[in-house]
Amino acid sequence: MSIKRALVSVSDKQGIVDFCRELSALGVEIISTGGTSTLLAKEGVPVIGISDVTGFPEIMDGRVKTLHPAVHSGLLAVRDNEEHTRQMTELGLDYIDLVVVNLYPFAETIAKPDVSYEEAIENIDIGGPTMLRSASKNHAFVSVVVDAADYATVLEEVRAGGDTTLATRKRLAAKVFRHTAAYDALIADYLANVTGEPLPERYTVTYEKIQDLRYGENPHQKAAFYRKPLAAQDTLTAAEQLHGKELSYNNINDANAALQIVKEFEEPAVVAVKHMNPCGVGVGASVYEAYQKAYNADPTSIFGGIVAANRIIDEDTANMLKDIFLEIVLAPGFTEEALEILMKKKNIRLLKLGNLSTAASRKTSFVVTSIEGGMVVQESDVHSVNPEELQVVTDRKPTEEELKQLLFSWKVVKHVKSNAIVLAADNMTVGVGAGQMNRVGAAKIAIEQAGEKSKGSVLASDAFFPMGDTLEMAAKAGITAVIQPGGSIKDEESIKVANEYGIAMVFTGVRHFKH
Ligand SMILES: NC(=O)c1ncn([C@@H]2O[C@H](COP(=O)(O)O)[C@@H](O)[C@H]2O)c1NC=O
Repeated sequence: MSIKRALVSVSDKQGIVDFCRELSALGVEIISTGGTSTLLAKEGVPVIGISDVTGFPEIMDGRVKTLHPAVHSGLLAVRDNEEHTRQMTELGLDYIDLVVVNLYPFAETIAKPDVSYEEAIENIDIGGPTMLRSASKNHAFVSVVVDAADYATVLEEVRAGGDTTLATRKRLAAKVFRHTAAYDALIADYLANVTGEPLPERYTVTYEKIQDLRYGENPHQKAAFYRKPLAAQDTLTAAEQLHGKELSYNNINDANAALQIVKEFEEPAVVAVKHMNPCGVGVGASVYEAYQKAYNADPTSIFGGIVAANRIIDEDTANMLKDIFLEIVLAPGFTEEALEILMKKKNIRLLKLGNLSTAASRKTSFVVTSIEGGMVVQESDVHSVNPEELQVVTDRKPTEEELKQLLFSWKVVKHVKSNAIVLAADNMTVGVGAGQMNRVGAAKIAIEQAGEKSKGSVLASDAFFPMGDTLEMAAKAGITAVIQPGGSIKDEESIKVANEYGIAMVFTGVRHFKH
């Protein structure tokens, strides 16, 4: 078999002229639709208009042009089926051996900030996917190209043997069904948002590959990094890598965790993360001061960590960063001097990530966690506490400074794995107890880590205290103020202990479990 006739109908016309010119030179007849055929004709590529094949005009602003039996019989006929062949001859129809189609740019259209509903709907391609499906189903005989990246392979094979190989046709057909499924998933998602059904009876999601990863969490696990088609520009998926080795699976998770925390802050902030938990968070008048605090929070754990900043990294900060081994520095940018300093370090990865939105401006999105055999979906935890809604439950109110530290520690504890306790003083974390099976255990770790610094610090707990023992321990460590959701049947027990020791305690009414 050889490719004799191709149907070409593309929205993205990049590379199409050269591809068709080559096909034509190889003796392939080209049929095409409106804009595509105008372009080909203008560039001197011999082309037959689709209307000449269908005997029907392109109508309704292009809504109906290739949706015709003359097209779909040519694509779907089983070449070695006598009955199909007889019907083709009887009806005077011709085979189409190659389909080159890419679709109306639905994703690009809905990404436009001022897009109207009508414009979005008009950009749902019907004729294109229909041809892609017909051709892909009949891949035993028909070649189908949906991605310009495959033009070269097709040309090479046609040049060599008059047709693509069956293996190539199968691969191209499979690619088409991924493409049309992703296209439909995006439409389904758009319409689910329009109709207010964010958690519909079928959850159809689509992701596109950013890169293969060397391995997953461990070297024996295969892995890759994917992004949502319209992911926000301040997510890790949009990060530009300026320097260093390729990101690893664990790097991506850790950098994402660091990014979520640093986005909590309006003021200059730096976050150091290890194994998806913050080991040091600092806020200061400058990125330099913030980094000093994040570093001093836990100079041991930061080694080999991931650092995220919400301000451009300057020379002074770079000079400090260079002194220890860090896997990643992630920031909205780096000064030239800072880059020069850090790029001397072979093993550090530098990631740049535009302007970061802050928690206050962040919208809810949905996050998926897979379980064996399924997944759970929930709204992202974008809740920020309003200081005016804090409920003071103790005899003593927090001082202004205590309140500042309480709000700081609350922003951090939200991102620490449960059970989580964070101790803070002077705009930095001094102790982090993460991922413990009981709350008092988490507090013990945080207090132990803080050592002397726990005296005069404040404590944040991601969920309520089931009894008074954690507060008892906090009081003995010299902690002066506590922030927690409240809501335990034994709240009174904790309040009593707090009052006994003169601790100021506030309730947020909201908890921040994180698993
Ligand atoms: N309606 C049809 O019969 C139809 N046939 C092909 N298309 C699409 O029209 C586009 C190309 O249009 P043109 O060649 O006019 O620039 C392609 O994205 C193709 O997928 C169609 N348009 C949408 O459904």
